[in-house]
Amino acid sequence: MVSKVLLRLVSAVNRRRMKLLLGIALLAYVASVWGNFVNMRSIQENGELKIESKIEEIVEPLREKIRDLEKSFTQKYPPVKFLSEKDRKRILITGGAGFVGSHLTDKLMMDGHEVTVVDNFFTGRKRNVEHWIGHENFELINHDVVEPLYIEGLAKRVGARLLLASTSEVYGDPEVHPQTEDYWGHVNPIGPRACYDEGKRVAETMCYAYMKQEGVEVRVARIFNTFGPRMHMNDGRVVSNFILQALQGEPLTVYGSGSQTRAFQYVSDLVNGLVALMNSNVSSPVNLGNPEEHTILEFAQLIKNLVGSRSEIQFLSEAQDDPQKRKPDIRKAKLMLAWEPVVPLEEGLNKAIHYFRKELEYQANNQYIPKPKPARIKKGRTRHS
Ligand SMILES: O=c1ccn([C@@H]2O[C@H](COP(=O)(O)OP(=O)(O)O[C@H]3OC[C@@H](O)[C@H](O)[C@H]3O)[C@@H](O)[C@H]2O)c(=O)[nH]1
Repeated sequence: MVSKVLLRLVSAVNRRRMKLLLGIALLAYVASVWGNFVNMRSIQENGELKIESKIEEIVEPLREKIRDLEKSFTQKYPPVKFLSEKDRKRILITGGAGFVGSHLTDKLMMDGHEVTVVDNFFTGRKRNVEHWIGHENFELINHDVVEPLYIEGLAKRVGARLLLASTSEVYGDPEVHPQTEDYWGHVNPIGPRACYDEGKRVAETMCYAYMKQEGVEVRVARIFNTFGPRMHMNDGRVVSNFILQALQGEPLTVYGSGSQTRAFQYVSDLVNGLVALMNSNVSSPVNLGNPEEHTILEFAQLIKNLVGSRSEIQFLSEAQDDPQKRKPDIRKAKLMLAWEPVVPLEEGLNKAIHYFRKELEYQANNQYIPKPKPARIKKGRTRHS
């Protein structure tokens, strides 16, 4: 009897304990399930965040590409004339991304022609023609013409006219002043300028031989000193050197006494002359230049004043075989092409100065500040007219 009571008491206590234990176990289970749930959520959320940022990494450049594409679709090109099929020409410009070439490209595009620019980008820059990229009349080919170019550019096959951009350098250090087209020149064939000068002279020779032999029509422009926006900053020419030096407060480097003379034409005048020559019947060489002659020292002072610079003028040693006088006789161009330069020197210089100022800002923002080329003795540098 006593044992039965005791047993009941024990089992009652055990049942309560069991219930308690069961309760605790249940709580522990719920807690652990909850913990796992919370843990998994945070892992999941973390994972989702990582995936989202990965997606973002991939998608952002794509979005940027889409924005660029949208921009290019809506890009405004400079105004282009409409030309009928019969008036529209297909024109190939070698060096069309360079200084003179890109201005010629602009003119021909705006006149409504189809222009293919071929450039090896040694001195030319895509920026000079980027405003045409995507235009239906424009094509840009990165190519060096020392390799054959297998497109229809071949003048003989398609009956195209060929223009040679020759230079006043064919007259060398001239003994005739001003220089007329029938003057044969005074070039030192083994001097530091010979590669450029003789190279252009032989280019003329080959053009006329080609004309005689193959019947290809040629036009030869003897281009005198030319300046304007898009000139190469670092090619060591006097205009780019003086403007950069004046803008950067560095001495303007005059080679020799500065009494040597040059006559400078603004690039838009030259381009109009080139187009007039191409449209003319004149197959013999034609001078294209501005006959307003100045000494280099006068020129240094003028640029210094226009920039408003406090730079000094520094005299350095004379360059070997430097032509002492140069000024074009442009009677032939006036008479046969009805062409003459119209842009006044100061107006052109102000435009060039504005361009160089902007370029310096652009370069500074891109962490590259060009220096004018240090004074150099002319040592057969490779240059383009
Ligand atoms: O920093 C300079 C640079 C040049 N000069 C002088 O300025 C004059 C002009 O020199 P540039 O180098 O600008 O031009 P150049 O007249 O020698 O050749 C030019 O001629 C016709 C074109 O075909 C050539 O491409 C062009 O460079 C030279 O007398 C030269 O000695 C300076 O006094 N200081």
